[in-house]
Amino acid sequence: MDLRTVLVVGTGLIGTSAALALRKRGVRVLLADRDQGAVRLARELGAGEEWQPMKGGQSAAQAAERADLAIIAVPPAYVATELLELQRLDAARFYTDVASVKAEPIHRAAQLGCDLATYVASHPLAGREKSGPGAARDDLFLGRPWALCPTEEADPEAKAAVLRLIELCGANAVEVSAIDHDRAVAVVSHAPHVAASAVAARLADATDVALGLAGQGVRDVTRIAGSDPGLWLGILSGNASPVAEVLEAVANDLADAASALRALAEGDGTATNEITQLLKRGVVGHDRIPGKHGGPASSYAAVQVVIGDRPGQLARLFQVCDEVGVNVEDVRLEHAPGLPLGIAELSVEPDAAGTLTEALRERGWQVP
Ligand SMILES: NC(=O)c1ccc[n+]([C@@H]2O[C@H](COP(=O)([O-])OP(=O)(O)OC[C@H]3O[C@@H](n4cnc5c(N)ncnc54)[C@H](O)[C@@H]3O)[C@@H](O)[C@H]2O)c1
Ligand SMILES: O=C(O)C(=O)C[C@]1(C(=O)O)C=C[C@@H](O)C=C1
Repeated sequence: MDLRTVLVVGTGLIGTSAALALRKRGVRVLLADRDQGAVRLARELGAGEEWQPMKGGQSAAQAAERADLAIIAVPPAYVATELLELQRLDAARFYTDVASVKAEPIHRAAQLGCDLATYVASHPLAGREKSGPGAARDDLFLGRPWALCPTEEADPEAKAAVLRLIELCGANAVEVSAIDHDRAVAVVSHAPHVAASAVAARLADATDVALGLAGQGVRDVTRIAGSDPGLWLGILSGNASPVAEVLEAVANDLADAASALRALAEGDGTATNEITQLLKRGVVGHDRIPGKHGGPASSYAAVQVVIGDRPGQLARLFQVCDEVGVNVEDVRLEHAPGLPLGIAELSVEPDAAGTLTEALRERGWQVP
């Protein structure tokens, strides 16, 4: 199915990222948001042109403006009302949304009397802790899972349109029922988010000494806690029971770990067993997370390089990787507080780590 024109309603992080990805593939993109500033910024970023809703008595040429697909990229609670309004305007042939919860918006759409034949709900499992068009990236969805949840009423052509959208954004389609989707994301996204917030909340009144000692561990565990609380309240409320169930299990594990540590502090050496078991279960769970492109979990080797805190250092580092033909799978930076240097950690295939380390040392880089 060909997508020539796509309408994006909600030009925030996800809507604008999808729009940028589609523009890159030559698709015409129309942009709408209740916040005109968000539309303007998305347009200036090259995400498309402003949508002019059709009025009654339109000409044939204007009717041709009807988009092939509309992507509703607004907070979950507004998806169904937006769908109803867009369908009333006959704004597109087919519709999807990208909300992080699926059962409730679909249920609400049915209640409101939306046409479920032209609507296939979806959800890209990619995002950031920042909101708004300014945080958008055209490569946000590359290699990421993108769930689609067609109902029984859905027209196969509507599903084909959403599959094409997912393909154009470089993501991997995963078809799943809305109920299964919501249970799954409670485990892999929503409960982890609350857990990250709980850990980050401990830092609110941590001492300056503690914060000065913050390393990469706490940054990794709390990154998503920086997200918009309003958006996340909507996501969690839309998937409340499945998330509560996972959180209760996490809370039990945490309570058991705390009791075991209390017992250990009081001299009960056997308590180490309980802690070891939890840590080992954690390793098993972590190892089950699939790799970058949805394939089996893979562990990369980490090459750490000392870099000066000045412009152009990373570019020079990547140039060496390029020269020796080593693909960098991931990169993360750690700044040493108060020092004019930091550590860049490059994740590479294990058999490339030696080559890269040698090449870097030969060129004068400090590889500890
Ligand atoms: N943030 C993530 O990591 C992420 C990832 C995947 C999916 N999602 C889902 O994508 C959707 C958008 O999230 P986001 O992160 O892009 O948020 P965002 O805050 O960056 O953007 C949301 C945009 O929707 C607009 N909006 C709100 N109500 C509207 C309405 N009724 N009509 C038109 N525009 C409206 C806002 O003005 C804003 O520009 C949400 O449903 C969210 O659950 C988010
Ligand atoms: O990586 C992030 O910052 C995210 O918030 C992404 C994330 C996730 O949990 O993986 C968060 C919510 C979305 O619905 C989809 C993706």
